[in-house]
Amino acid sequence: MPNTTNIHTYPNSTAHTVQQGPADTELKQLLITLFQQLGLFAQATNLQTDTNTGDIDTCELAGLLSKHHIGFSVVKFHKQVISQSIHPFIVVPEDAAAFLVRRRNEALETFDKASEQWRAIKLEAIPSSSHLFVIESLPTSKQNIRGFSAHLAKRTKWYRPVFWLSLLSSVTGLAVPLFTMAVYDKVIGGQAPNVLPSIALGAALALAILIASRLTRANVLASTSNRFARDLSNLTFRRLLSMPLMVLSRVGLSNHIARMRNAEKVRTLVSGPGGAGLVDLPFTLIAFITIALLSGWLVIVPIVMLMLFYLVMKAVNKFAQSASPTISTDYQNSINELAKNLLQLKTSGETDGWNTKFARQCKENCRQNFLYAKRNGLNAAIAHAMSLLTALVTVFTGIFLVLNQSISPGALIACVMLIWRITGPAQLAFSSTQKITMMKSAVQQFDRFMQASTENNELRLDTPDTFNAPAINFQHVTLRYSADTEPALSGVSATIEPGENVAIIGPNACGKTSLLLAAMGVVEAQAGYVTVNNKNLKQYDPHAFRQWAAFCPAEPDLFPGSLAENLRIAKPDASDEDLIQALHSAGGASLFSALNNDLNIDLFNRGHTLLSAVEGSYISLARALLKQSSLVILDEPIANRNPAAKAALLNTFETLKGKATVLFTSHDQDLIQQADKVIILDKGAVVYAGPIPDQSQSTASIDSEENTPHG
Ligand SMILES: Nc1ncnc2c1ncn2[C@@H]1O[C@H](COP(=O)(O)OP(=O)(O)OP(=O)(O)O)[C@@H](O)[C@H]1O
Repeated sequence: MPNTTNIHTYPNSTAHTVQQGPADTELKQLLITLFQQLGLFAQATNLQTDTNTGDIDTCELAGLLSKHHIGFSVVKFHKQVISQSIHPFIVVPEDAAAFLVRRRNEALETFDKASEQWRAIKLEAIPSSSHLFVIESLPTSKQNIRGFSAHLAKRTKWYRPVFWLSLLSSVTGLAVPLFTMAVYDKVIGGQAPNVLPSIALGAALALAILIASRLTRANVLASTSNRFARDLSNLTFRRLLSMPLMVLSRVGLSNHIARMRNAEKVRTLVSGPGGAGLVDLPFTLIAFITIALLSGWLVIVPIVMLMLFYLVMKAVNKFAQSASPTISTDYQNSINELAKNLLQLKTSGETDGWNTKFARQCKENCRQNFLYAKRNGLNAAIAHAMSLLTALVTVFTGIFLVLNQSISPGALIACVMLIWRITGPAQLAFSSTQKITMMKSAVQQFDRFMQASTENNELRLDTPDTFNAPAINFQHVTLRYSADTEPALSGVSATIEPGENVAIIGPNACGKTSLLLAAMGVVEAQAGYVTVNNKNLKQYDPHAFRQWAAFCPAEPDLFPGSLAENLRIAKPDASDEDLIQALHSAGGASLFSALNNDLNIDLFNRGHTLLSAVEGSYISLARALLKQSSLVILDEPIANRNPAAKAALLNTFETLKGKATVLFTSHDQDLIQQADKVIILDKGAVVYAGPIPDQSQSTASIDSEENTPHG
């Protein structure tokens, strides 16, 4: 039974639910053919030679298209979609193998695998229950600078029902005014009470339709805005993950969270009363036409009043917006700091400063919010007053027409009631101007963000040889985290042979971690380069490279979830035995027994990890070792270990000798001594690279590390 999986497509593509069929080799071959047909020969060869990508299913197909920066949509079979397709597309039937189709003017062709030729196919041969992977843009296509609107355009299929439902509710909304007019003019004025039941029945029917159409429209709007917001969040999240680490850390986490929230703000605009008001605004034309039909030139009064309404509200909105709260980012940062530095705060005993700072921000936050709410209240009051004024002016003008017998009293009453159908949406729409302004800036931010460079590009497609231990070469690597700081690495050159075990040592802040990060390709050198197996690191597909290389950071990084889930991040298909073995290899045997030998134990309670930093580091290291990679990069793997754990780790290092290229930083003499080679750094430069000189020299370097102040 195939399971149903949500595919979130990227870039510039819609999310759709598609049956996730079993993985198959044919789908991979189909994708290779598609790449060839699209002229993406490098991508096709890359996929063909990529031994990491075996059989793929439809979800992985979507992932691979995204990875290669191919814009696409997954849609249900639709004749119009097929007739408009520019590029070949993949058809995924519910219960048959997928196939490739292309359009040649009015005719369709499918790619025959046996003859490797295109042959004609009828539209009817494509099962109507199929899903289509429609290619929308190629990686070399000009970057879309209006990503937001392009994405919104994909939701057009929802506009039609919203239009018809709004039209229906606007037309049926005329029922009550017209009913009142009929009662006045026909029943009271015409002395014909017998028509009352049929008028009432008609009005009741119209009201029922009005309510049903409004409810349905609210659901459609809420669902569309939710889907749209979800797509934008997914796009933002993927984009964030594909951005270079240095850009990410420079911008700061709270900014990224704000960005994600921003992208989701679209939901608030479309759904809710403000959104409904905006949608209803064009349909007020129906009310205007009805007023014109009932009362002739009286319609000019609401038109003029509405223009006045607009001008007044514009001025009032400007006044209200000038009080928009701005402190919230600082306030949010304070809360983040509280979460991050809780222990420091508790133990310092000096909480007064923090209390004062937080109280000040809180007060300022409240003041700004009060001012904002006050001005918003003024905004609402004036909008209400303008609505009343419009109705009053219409009544007074209409009275003259009634006295002149130009219109009936019933018609005047109906016109006044219709005025509310105009001023209501206008009031809602005007009060949404703040949201519209907020949205405008969210759209601009989103578009700018989607243009920011990522680590992926069509030149980074090579996959590493994962079976053999690699050679690594640092060529004059210079790395600066920001323009106004000293370089963390300056002109570092070093060669590491395949299978070598290399210790990187030196005083604090001399650049050891930076060198490891450069070898992982997560920080990019401003000058010089790193090669792995004589190939520039920048040529490798970053995702494939990091999937292969095993990295363990100095600070443990645990994620909410069980022990097994934390370990399987590195290798999702690892068996329980593999996990236990990795824990033992990392020296975490005693930790595992302290956790009742239970892989499913939850490491977090109410959002806080239950483990100490050292315990966490066993798990981090086990995660890296679980990969059984031929490239192992470890940042201080042995810090603060107990003797048994240290012995286990030393043993693991011994077993890796020759099988994997190992790069590690350490302060531990025993670990350094077992290395084949050391690289000694000082102030970001290599002072020695070669076999371990002698005991006294390496001890001296570690001593100097202890004596050097950090930073
Ligand atoms: N993300 C960053 N942003 C800015 N500067 C950084 C960043 N990471 C490191 N640095 C700076 O780069 C220099 C080298 O740091 P690095 O962490 O590579 O040294 P290290 O030898 O590993 O230090 P330690 O032994 O303390 O772990 C330091 O001056 C440090 O302050």
